[in-house]
Amino acid sequence: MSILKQPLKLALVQLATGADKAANLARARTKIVEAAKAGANVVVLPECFNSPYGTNFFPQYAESLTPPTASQSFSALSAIAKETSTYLIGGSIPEVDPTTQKLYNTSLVFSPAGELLATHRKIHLFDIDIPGKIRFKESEVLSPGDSMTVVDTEYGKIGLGICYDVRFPELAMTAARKGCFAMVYPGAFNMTTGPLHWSLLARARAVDNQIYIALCSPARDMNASYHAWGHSMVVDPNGEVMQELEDSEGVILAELSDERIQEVRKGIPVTTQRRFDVYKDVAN
Ligand SMILES: NC(=O)CC(=O)C(=O)O
Repeated sequence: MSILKQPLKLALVQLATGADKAANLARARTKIVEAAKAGANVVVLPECFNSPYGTNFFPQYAESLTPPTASQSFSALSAIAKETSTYLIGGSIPEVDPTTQKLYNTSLVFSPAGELLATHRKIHLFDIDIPGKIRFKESEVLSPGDSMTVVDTEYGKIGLGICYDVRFPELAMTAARKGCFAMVYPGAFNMTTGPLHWSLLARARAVDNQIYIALCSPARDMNASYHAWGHSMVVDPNGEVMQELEDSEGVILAELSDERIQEVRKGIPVTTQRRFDVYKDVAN
């Protein structure tokens, strides 16, 4: 059964980000225009693309997405999607709920007409402690989202997660079962977990579900407090890396097709060989 209605060009923007939000937004626009000129239909930005990544920065950079407060990033992303006629998966930004004052790590998705299609709040917060390497506790300041996000487009359905969400196979598995042809994760792994797990997780989620996987990171900045791994990549439904960047700023494009999904699913038909009679709890 076809799940990608027509071939599409997916672009990932591995953005060089800094402390100046307006400058980050302007730089994102330049790169999205570049991707659109190269034929991109769907463009993805990185996690926390318009602020430094760190718990101390989230409150300072957080924006309300609730009208009538006009969010600078919301308006900018909507305008860029419209200007470039692309689906824009706007990485993520720190969000504040003006009623509860709770903070979230939130991704906004816009249509080529500039309309908001989806809002995804990072579900699994990045709380890790690897002695001598890295301690990061998003939950010290952020609250988790509590719903999964599937975006309906003219091409088909795209599942959305943010960074640490990729470590939880249930999310991609559920999205694939809902008919998504791809999972897209704006993310910012680091110099400890990046080399270990970034590519492994992208390829695993692809092979598990026989769908496309895209991970989009900020460029690495060794002067920042958090050193992003970079290596934005698109992986095909067979787990093969189609495009990958190193650590510097750049844009990659990959052409996705339903033929490739069907070819992989026909060759190794795990999508029809599942034994839910044996693992009933997963089916539920
Ligand atoms: N930054 C994240 O949310 C996740 C990450 O860096 C990791 O899982 O490793």
